Amino acid sequence: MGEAPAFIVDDLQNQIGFENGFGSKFKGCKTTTTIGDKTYVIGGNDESTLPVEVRIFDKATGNWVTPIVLGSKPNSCKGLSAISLNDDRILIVNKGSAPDDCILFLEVDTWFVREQKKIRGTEVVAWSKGVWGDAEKPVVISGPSGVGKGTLISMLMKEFPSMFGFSVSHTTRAPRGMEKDGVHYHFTEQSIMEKEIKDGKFVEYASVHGNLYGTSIEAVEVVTDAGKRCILDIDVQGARSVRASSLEAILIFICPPSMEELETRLRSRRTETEEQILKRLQNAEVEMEQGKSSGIFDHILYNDNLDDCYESLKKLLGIDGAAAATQISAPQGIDLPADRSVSKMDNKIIINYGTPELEKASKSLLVPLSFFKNLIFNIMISCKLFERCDC
Ligand SMILES: Nc1nc2c(ncn2[C@@H]2O[C@H](COP(=O)(O)OP(=O)(O)O)[C@@H](O)[C@H]2O)c(=O)[nH]1
Ligand SMILES: Nc1ncnc2c1ncn2[C@@H]1O[C@H](COP(=O)(O)OP(=O)(O)O)[C@@H](O)[C@H]1O
Repeated sequence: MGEAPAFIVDDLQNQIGFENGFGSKFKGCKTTTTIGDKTYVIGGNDESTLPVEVRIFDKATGNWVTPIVLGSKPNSCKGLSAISLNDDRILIVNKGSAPDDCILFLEVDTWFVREQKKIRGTEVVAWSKGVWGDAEKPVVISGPSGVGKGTLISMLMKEFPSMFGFSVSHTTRAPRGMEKDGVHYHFTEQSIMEKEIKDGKFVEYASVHGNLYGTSIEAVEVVTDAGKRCILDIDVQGARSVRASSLEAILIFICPPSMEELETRLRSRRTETEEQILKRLQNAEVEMEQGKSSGIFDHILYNDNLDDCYESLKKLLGIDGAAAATQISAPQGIDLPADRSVSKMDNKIIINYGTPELEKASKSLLVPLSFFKNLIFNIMISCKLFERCDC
């Protein structure tokens, strides 16, 4: 697996140009990566503001497919270099872009993408940025019903689909209209869940608003096995259990601007009966008190304006632009030069780059492949992890 030979690239590019009319869009930069029967053609236009596009050639059917593309698409590029990692995602180096924008991932067959393919019934791929810095700790989001936890988590998952994985809890409450079993929750029955709690299947569990909720060991493992950072949407009791556990999590409590606004949001969601709304509002008072004063939480965020709150959340997690830039310029960091490409040799990922001083001579950063396996989407540019070599 890896980059397709040059003649296949040319052939595919000709086909794209002639058969699909994408040729002009792919003028600036293009790269192909073959995984199994599928060849992923990724390309863009250098000076334009058009986003980088993805097309898939399926050898099994002989057809071109235009996938649904999730995540933030990178904009124009001066050149792309790509390599398959673990056969489920493609590591892409975007030449000429800023250091905090140059390392990208295109998920093609990860758990998240496979789920999305099932839900949407079509080919799906997902973009995600490589993160510079220490971003491994699981994230616990708590707060009263209707405050916007789910909304904020969805935004995070949409912008960084490959970086975060949602811990799908078990619950005995009935599914809401749009909720899917196995995606939003594992919907189960009281007797079954009680037995599974006894069997030690859960990391934590609690009775909330009259139903049982719990995080299974498996739910967390699915996320960490995929090399992602786990997000848990759990109540204050669950947060307390996590705080007491060995799980080194960041715990964030989300507050509404007022109880009136909380009620408005809860009602406008139209997912609960009047009785359930009243119970949730009553419980919200207690949750707010515990959330603000218990010392369980590392951070409290006010969700007044949604975009502002989301930006604050990203800042806390070290994934806003400013925080990423700060980490890149940290003393131990290595600045990736502008002209770079990526290739794979044995168990190393090689990021090649030209240096102005040596004109055409190139240098490389050698990155152990295991580094990407263990820390996918959490690229720590650190002298300890990178060997420099003159090749
Ligand atoms: N302790 C614990 N709480 C959970 C879990 N999953 C969800 N919850 C919490 O249960 C509460 C009710 O969740 P839900 O029924 O989805 O309603 P919502 O809060 O209105 O979105 C929320 O406070 C969730 O954070 C879990 O696995 N463990
Ligand atoms: N900052 C905000 N301003 C206005 N409405 C919001 C805001 N955040 C979320 N909402 C809305 O409030 C409702 C409840 O949000 P939701 O994410 O379901 O809450 P939770 O998961 O905490 O129960 C949803 O209809 C959502 O669109």
